[in-house]
Amino acid sequence: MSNSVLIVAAGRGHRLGGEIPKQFLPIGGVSSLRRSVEAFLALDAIDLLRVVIHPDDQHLCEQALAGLDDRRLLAPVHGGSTRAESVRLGLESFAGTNTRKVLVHDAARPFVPASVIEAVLEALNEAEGAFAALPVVDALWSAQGNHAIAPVSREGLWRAQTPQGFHFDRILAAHRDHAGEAHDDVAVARTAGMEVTIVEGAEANFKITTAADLDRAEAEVTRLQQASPKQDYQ
Ligand SMILES: Nc1ccn([C@@H]2O[C@H](COP(=O)(O)OP(=O)(O)OP(=O)(O)O)[C@@H](O)[C@H]2O)c(=O)n1
Ligand SMILES: C[C@](O)(CO)[C@H](O)COP(=O)(O)O
Repeated sequence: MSNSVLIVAAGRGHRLGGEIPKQFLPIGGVSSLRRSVEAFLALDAIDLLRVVIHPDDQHLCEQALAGLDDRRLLAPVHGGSTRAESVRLGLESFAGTNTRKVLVHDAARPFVPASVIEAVLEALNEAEGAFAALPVVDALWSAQGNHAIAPVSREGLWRAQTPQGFHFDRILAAHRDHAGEAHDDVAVARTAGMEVTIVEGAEANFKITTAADLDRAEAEVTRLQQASPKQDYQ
């Protein structure tokens, strides 16, 4: 039975803007998509990996993944106009394989640590779903415009990341039943009544959403190069 990975990369990156979708932009010379794919393929526990792309991005995807010679890397499939639709189409592409656990990861999270991926996989031995998240630590306020109104409890609040992992048959059925957009795949799973466990995410596993995140990503590459100068981050 396989552990399969879907890297969703069909978004348009409207909040960042620009001609080229953010997952294909170079960060220290290597795209976020390629960094995400390589992070999963570095693990022996991963059996299959598929990227979900926009139909217009076939060439960008080929460029981003050029030279990656790994039999576990399958041909990309096309996504949809919402993230939920892209995930569902990716999941459909694994029907007929012997996938038992599936991990869904944003191409826009290029620095996912191996320990986080392994923790999600491990949690799926006990739970139908598991995902990486970090607890909210800052004080929270509700506001109207920039006028503070009232404090809000941070108790029990988590910041969701990916990977989000699930027992394959259950999450495929949940996505087929789910109408419209979803907060994330945990929301789809919870709507279907699945039990979902939280495992500890990582600050480095941030999502590139805005221009400030791209700057942060460049800084992260510099930090990684300094921590491990022999590695080729280009
Ligand atoms: N229709 C979509 C929308 C999003 N994604 C993917 O889902 C991940 C997280 O989504 P987000 O950060 O919201 O990406 P975008 O939708 O591209 O960004 P924006 O909302 O700014 O347009 C990204 O890797 C993105 O490519 C996808 O595969 N298909
Ligand atoms: C799936 C996700 O990355 C979890 O944090 C997130 O939901 C992506 O979309 P968002 O629109 O940036 O919240």
